[in-house]
Amino acid sequence: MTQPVTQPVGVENLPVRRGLLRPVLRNPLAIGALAVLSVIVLASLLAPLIAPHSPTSLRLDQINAGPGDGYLLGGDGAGRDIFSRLLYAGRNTLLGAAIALSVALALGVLSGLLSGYYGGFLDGIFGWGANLLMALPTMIVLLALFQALGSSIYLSMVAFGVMLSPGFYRLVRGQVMAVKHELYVDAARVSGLSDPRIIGRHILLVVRAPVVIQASVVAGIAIVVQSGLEFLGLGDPATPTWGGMLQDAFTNIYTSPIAIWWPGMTIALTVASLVLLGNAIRDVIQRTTSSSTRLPKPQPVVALPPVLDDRESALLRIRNLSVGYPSGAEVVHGVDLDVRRGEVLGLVGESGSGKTQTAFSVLGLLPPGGTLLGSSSIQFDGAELARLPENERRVLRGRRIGYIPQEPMSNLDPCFRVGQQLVEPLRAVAGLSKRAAIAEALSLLERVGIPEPRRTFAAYPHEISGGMAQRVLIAGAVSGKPDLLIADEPTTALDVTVQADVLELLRDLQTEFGMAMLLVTHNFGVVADICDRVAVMQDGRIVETGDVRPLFADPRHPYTKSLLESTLEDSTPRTRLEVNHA
Ligand SMILES: Nc1ncnc2c1ncn2[C@@H]1O[C@H](COP(=O)(O)OP(=O)(O)OP(=O)(O)O)[C@@H](O)[C@H]1O
Repeated sequence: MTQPVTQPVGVENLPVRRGLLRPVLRNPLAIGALAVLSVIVLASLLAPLIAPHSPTSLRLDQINAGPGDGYLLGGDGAGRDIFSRLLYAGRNTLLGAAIALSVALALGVLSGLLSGYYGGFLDGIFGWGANLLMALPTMIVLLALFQALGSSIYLSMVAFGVMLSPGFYRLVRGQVMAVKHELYVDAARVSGLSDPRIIGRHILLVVRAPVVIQASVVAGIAIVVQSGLEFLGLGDPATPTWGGMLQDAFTNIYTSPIAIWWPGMTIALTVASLVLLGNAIRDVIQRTTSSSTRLPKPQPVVALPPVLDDRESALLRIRNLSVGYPSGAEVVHGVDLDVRRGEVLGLVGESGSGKTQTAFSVLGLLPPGGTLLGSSSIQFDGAELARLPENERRVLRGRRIGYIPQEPMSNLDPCFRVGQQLVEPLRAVAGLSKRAAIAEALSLLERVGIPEPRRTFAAYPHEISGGMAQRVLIAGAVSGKPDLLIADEPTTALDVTVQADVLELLRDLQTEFGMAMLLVTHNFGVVADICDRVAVMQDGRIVETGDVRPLFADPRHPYTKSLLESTLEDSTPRTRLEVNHA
């Protein structure tokens, strides 16, 4: 039963976003790595201020001199101050690594996102490019490019970044493929979010942990490869770099063995710190959540074409709906269905009879390959949905058509707090301010019977029960005050003890908001509970339609009779009937 709300709901101090810095700074390994990296980066950036000597000034008495004898860390083979050169070299080496990393990230992550999310032609092109780059021997290509492009190590680092990008591409593409069919991504689509927003919000969040860890490793590799090239003598001899210093020290290793330690240790420390920091950040972001809460532009209300004659009676008018797949399978055959304003229509039938395919056709969310065949027509408030451009259809979803899925847990993104998942569509679709959206989300949670809205708002999906999760999704579905609510087996995944409560809530909301509802179910008990009319579906066809009471009292079609009997007898197993489209 719904528990009364005992305290007023406020919007203050709700953790809509949580920073990463604080948790990272609690990790001792991260603190150590960050400290070392900060010292190296800062010292390199401030080289002109803190270096005691010019990196190019020579002193003959300091050639291969030991530490402390004039120069802090000694002199190199040309009599230059090793300490000052280390500082100046850091700027050049770190810049080279940053260039390679930025190029690899920009190319790899972007192409991986597009390829994984959209698939098809884009996937083919990007996949081909990645395979080609990976087939090339990196060092040989870099050496050849060095010859062609001249002595600028930065140009080589741009090329190295391109060569590294397939690593990010494959990583990101794989992650996107794994999550793009998650129900919470479908739920985000249904709530009216655009593709860029879904990618930026739900998909990017999933890929960022592996990208961060890979980025730290790649930055280390870039430093090592760059230093290796310079150690081989490639690079501008006039520009101090850690690799160039390594080469100079190696040449004089028998005269001044200690000189090789300074650039060697600096490179090793930098690379190790990068990798350790990446690991620590990855651990933290897997446990935390943060969000970009840039205020989206309110989307325009869809201007629907003139209404039809029967507008008063039918809000949703499906005619001759057929759904097919590339394999040749036709899973829905010529369905006709009307959902009138303010009524609850139950779409009932056995598993596999085509109920979900019908509902998803209305939502425009058929699985990949699913298409409407022939003269299929779906009119919503007079507008032909099948011909509506995707952007207009997206606005329609979430605003005028709400959707409640079957499995509440899978439809909530595990990375985000419950409140954020309600606030986001309210801001994106309804254009509310952050504060107004939070207040509205809390009031919705209260309305759907969540006992402690503020606590649930701040909870992650795994911290709430299935029944609560379904209430949260119901709150999200009605947040746009839709004209039509499509509920696909909304109680199937729930404990029997909460099923009745959820049905009661749906009926209450439906009456309160005056919504029409298309309720997909295989259970005549649910139909009896809250539906006004019912359409019975078998093997992709509607075999019988009517008002609930007369149809229950006098079912005409043998399939309807069988379904009813099995519901009433409950324990008697159903025998599958031959299709009879009478
Ligand atoms: N992606 C797909 N490709 C090909 N056929 C599919 C696809 N998705 C569903 N189908 C087929 O469409 C038919 C109808 O499926 P649908 O999910 O609409 O049934 P349903 O009545 O909603 O059943 P359930 O209650 O089990 O969800 C089934 O035979 C199913 O195998």
